[in-house]
Amino acid sequence: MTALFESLATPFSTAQAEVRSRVTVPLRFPDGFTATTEIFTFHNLADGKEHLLLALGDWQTALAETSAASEAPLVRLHSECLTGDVFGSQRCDCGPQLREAVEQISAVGGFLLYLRQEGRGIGLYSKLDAYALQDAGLDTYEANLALGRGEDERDYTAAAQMLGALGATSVRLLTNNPDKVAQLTGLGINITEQVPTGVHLSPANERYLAAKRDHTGHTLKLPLAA
Ligand SMILES: Nc1nc2c(ncn2[C@@H]2O[C@H](COP(=O)(O)OP(=O)(O)OP(=O)(O)O)[C@@H](O)[C@H]2O)c(=O)[nH]1
Ligand SMILES: [Zn+2]
Repeated sequence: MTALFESLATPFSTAQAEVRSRVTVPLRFPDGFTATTEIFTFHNLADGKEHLLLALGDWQTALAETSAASEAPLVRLHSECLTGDVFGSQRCDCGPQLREAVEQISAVGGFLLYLRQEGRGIGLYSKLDAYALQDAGLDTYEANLALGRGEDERDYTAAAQMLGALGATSVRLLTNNPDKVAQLTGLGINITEQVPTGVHLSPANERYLAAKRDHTGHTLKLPLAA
């Protein structure tokens, strides 16, 4: 394993993290979709959190193609959302985005980074407090501010470190969020293409998605007027 990652290492501006372990895990989603992943863990991540990297599909070939300046691996930075990812909450679009990302990345080879950034970095209890404020009329960003927190506290340094540890310094990024593109680029990751995620609209998440489009410039095509 060590030799593989030494050979993949490329010059990189962010402090190096090291692969700590890797293990194969078969996945099965509630709709029956299955995939196999290798889950990587790391030493020396900048924020000390237990972030995971799920390698999917033929990621080794996707990485090798990068060095030949062909199509880069498809990568998704998925921010933890217990309510959406585990319980199927429809207040957000996280559950369907996770399912979609695993399928898309499995098809072409790449990585899903499962980042422990619950509630855009404010944590689970605070996110639920923010939901209560949203039920009283605030939008998702105003609610964070009313709690004395930032609108979006996510920092992607650890994500850049994880990609760097696998030698994935040129990627296609699956996201609608311009801040992920800007931060990763600033951290030394070359984003060759921004690939939009699907729009997973439900009556319960319509206002939330519209706020992402209108306030932070998420590239979302929605029926709701701006
Ligand atoms: N504070 C807060 N966090 C939320 C809320 N709804 C979802 N989240 C969190 O937001 C994160 C997901 O971010 P999103 O804004 O949905 O999407 P994104 O990651 O910015 O953009 P994409 O890459 O396009 O999906 C997860 O950590 C969720 O837990 C909310 O109302 N308040
Ligand atoms: Zn969510």
